Amino acid sequence: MLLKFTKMHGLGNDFVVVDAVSRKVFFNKQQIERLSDRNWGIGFDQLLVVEPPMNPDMDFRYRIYNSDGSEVEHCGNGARCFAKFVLDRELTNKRIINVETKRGAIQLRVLDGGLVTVDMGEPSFAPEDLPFTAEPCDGLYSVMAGDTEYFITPVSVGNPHAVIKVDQLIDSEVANIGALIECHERFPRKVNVGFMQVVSPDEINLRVFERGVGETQACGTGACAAVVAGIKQGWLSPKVTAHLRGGDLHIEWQGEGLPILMTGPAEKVFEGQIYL
Ligand SMILES: N[C@@H](CCC[C@H](N)C(=O)O)C(=O)O
Repeated sequence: MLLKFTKMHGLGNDFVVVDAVSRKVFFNKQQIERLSDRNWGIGFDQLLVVEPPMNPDMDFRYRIYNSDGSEVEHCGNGARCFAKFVLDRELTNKRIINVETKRGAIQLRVLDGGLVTVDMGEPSFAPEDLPFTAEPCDGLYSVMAGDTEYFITPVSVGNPHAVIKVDQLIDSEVANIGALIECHERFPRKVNVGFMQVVSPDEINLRVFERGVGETQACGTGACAAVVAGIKQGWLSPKVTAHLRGGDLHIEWQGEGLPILMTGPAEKVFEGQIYL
């Protein structure tokens, strides 16, 4: 079958986006792994599949797959690219778009100038929501990675994150400790690992080792998780600019019971077709 796709990115976190509204399309794990390969396929961090909604009150459903073929609950950069995709393809003309995801309903707002604000929903710090094997506590949780003890804040923003505050961002630490914690036995569904350097109460530098992918240029849910972890621990204020390798995201969280708002860009790179 000949598959039409659009290659997009949000701050260098890259996606293949497929219209499964106009025509049904299904992918198996092997197909996703092959398409995601940067030598043997198209290459992407996540595959986004745009489908009709199951609930008639919603505008679309969209499914998200990591490059290793695993289906995930939520993707911040992907949500912004999804909004640009459905507008560019004229699948909708709405600028406030309600979408079903595995995480639940989310709302996307396309701003003048093309930036997109995503209502990412409420975060949870409860270990069982990631899941993370630990007794609840108010402070930081200790996790051993190799011989070294790390102190993490567990955060679910629909998908699971472990946020580590560091003094410096070191390539080898992001790669090696990221990989160890991603697959740590205390995270039975694995975890995204964020390394956050606090620059000031309203600015962080962040690198994220993503579950099912490895380090990416940017991670939208990772930025949300890092900022809410920093606010909970008293290091950050409610509006923060997160500097990621691929650029900046603006994150706002006014506290318990309220949703996180994430604002950033979405870009189309090219369109193509490939045999599945
Ligand atoms: N890049 C994404 C997150 C994608 C899912 C993640 N790798 C997971 O497995 O939970 C983002 O921008 O949020």
